[in-house]
Amino acid sequence: MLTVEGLRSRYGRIEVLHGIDLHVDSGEIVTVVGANGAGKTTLLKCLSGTQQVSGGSITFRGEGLTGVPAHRRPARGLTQSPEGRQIFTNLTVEENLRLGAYLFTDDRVEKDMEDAFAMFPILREKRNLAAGGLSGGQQQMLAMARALMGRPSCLLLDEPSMGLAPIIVQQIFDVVSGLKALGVTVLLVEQNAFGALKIADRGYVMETGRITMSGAAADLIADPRIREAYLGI
Ligand SMILES: Nc1ncnc2c1ncn2[C@@H]1O[C@H](COP(=O)(O)OP(=O)(O)OP(=O)(O)O)[C@@H](O)[C@H]1O
Repeated sequence: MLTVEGLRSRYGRIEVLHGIDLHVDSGEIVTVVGANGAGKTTLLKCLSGTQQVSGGSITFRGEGLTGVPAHRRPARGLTQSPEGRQIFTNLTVEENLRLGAYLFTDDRVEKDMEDAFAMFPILREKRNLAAGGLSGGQQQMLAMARALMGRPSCLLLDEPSMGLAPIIVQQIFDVVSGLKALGVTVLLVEQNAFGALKIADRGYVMETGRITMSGAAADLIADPRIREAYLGI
């Protein structure tokens, strides 16, 4: 579904992605794990089109994405739920969700909203409240639900567990895991390597702008190098 080959990106003269190769097949949950500053967010921004690519290629559902502006990528089925959530704090929960569905005017929008509320019941309770009043975990749920309102075939998730209490992190990862049953393919970047690998089919390890390891998530969790460097075991 998504193929990245030799991807390079830079900030000014400093290259931070040095030739990334990865792929995500339809129906998979794939995670890219790595320390703070490894380049995970930059990778996702290249995929969503908000960061310039300086080399290599991105192919999504058989079509090259280079040259497709960021605002046209969701209509192709590729949607990012950004790091730091970036919800509209002055709008209500429901208004945020409706913005996620800006591409659609059909009746399915109401059903999608019901699905979002079923996935995150707390959002139904707070639907008429300003999103800025939600807790961090609730805001993360809203960001994910809003992205899903765009009916992505592939969802790009940037650090959904960041800064959240363990019990909320578990809830978020459970929802991500459940997206598979809904037919949504997921590329999840995370510093929380253990949590991400536990729900992923495959994983990639990123270090200073390069992929240094990849494989089945279960194999990566069992690998002594990963256990020591990322899982603290
Ligand atoms: N806007 C920017 N201008 C210059 N350098 C940047 C910018 N954003 C990121 N960088 C640098 O690019 C490198 C990769 O950063 P990136 O945010 O992609 O890493 P990350 O793995 O997502 O880390 P984090 O977990 O903190 O989001 C880092 O060295 C970072 O300092």
